Amino acid sequence: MSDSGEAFDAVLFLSFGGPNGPEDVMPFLENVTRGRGVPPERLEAVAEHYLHFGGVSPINRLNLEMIDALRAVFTARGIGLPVYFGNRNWHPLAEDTVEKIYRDGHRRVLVFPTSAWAGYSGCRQYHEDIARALAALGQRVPASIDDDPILLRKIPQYWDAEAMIAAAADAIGRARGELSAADVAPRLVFTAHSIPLSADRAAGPAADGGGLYSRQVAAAARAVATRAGYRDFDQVWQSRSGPPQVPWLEPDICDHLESLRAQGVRQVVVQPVGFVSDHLEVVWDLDNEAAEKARELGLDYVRADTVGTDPRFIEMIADLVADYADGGGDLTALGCADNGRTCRSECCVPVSRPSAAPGAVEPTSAGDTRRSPD
Ligand SMILES: CC1=C(CCC(=O)O)c2cc3nc(cc4[nH]c(cc5[nH]c(cc1n2)c(C)c5CCC(=O)O)c(CCC(=O)O)c4C)C(CCC(=O)O)=C3C
Ligand SMILES: [Fe+2]
Repeated sequence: MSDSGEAFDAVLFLSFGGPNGPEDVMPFLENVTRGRGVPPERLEAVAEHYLHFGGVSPINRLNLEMIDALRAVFTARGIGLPVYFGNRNWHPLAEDTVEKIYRDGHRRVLVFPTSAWAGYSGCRQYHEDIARALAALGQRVPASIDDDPILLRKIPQYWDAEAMIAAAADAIGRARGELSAADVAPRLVFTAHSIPLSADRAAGPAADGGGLYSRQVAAAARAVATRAGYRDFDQVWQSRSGPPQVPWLEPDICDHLESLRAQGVRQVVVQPVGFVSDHLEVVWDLDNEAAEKARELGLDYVRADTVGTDPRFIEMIADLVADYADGGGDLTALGCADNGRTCRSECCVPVSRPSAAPGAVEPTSAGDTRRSPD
């Protein structure tokens, strides 16, 4: 690619965002689900989950902690790049952060996404966030952006990074020690965010047959289990939403706990391999719902830590940044193009919206009418 080879001068830590108080909950959920066919009952239920925690998602605090830790690692390693924080769905919004980055004079920005995975939600939508932020920038600083352009390059999917596998495996070891009778072999169960089957079929390059999200999750679970010394394990799904008639990846963790109990299993260790930190899905869907289900069933249940609590995860982010910071690397190998353009028009397409016809101009979210929260 022609503009490879020039060093980057800033890092954008790009995440999902979450509410910081009860009054943020509904506008946040509207931002998340605009145009995505999530039924109002589901939204109300999810709002209740947030309100259970005072309307505050753990995600922002966790991201800020990770950013602090990352800055410390940069300092220790002599990496001089400033780290900025932006989100898809809540403040600080990516649009505002990219404007700040631009006004601060940075023109080559490496983007670290907090999702490790392929698929629309985990990969392509982050490209859309970048494209939307750039479109906003064009409106906000119209005089200069064409003459003095900015480049944002997303770091590719990192689900198979050695440090993530090792951190998740160690978390399983710690969790096992918390079981009430640690001498019995517990059942090891991995979870990741369910997505509609149609979205999974569209995940990854169409030429590779799709299914890349579920294949990555399965491979990550296998690698972690092997590393933790388990030959037998299950990998299931959690946090499905959408209308009931739409099929999503299954089984769900709660249904799975029932079948395990029916098989005579007494002890379960659940590791949320699909989540980099203790998002609301982890602290609600696993620590509340699944834990309660396990109690009802009389299962001894422990949820293992997410990798975000392990310092090796921060080192891994720094390693990724170091790998790409000099501007080297083939963009095709990265699987993505710059500035929010995706590598191929048929990669990880959003299935709940009409997909682009072959050869059509890439859709971006520039015309997206998300409510900008006040
Ligand atoms: C694959 C995947 C990841 C992992 C990749 C990544 O990390 O990006 C992820 C992460 C997250 N999802 C999150 C929150 C929500 N996801 C929702 C809805 C949905 N997620 C989906 C998929 C994923 N989601 C899908 C297919 C939907 C249906 C609607 C749609 O097609 O868009 C809804 C709407 C209500 C509901 O339907 O549950 C909410 C509130 C939060 C923040 C949590 C916090 O506050 O701590 C995080 C990190
Ligand atoms: Fe989600």
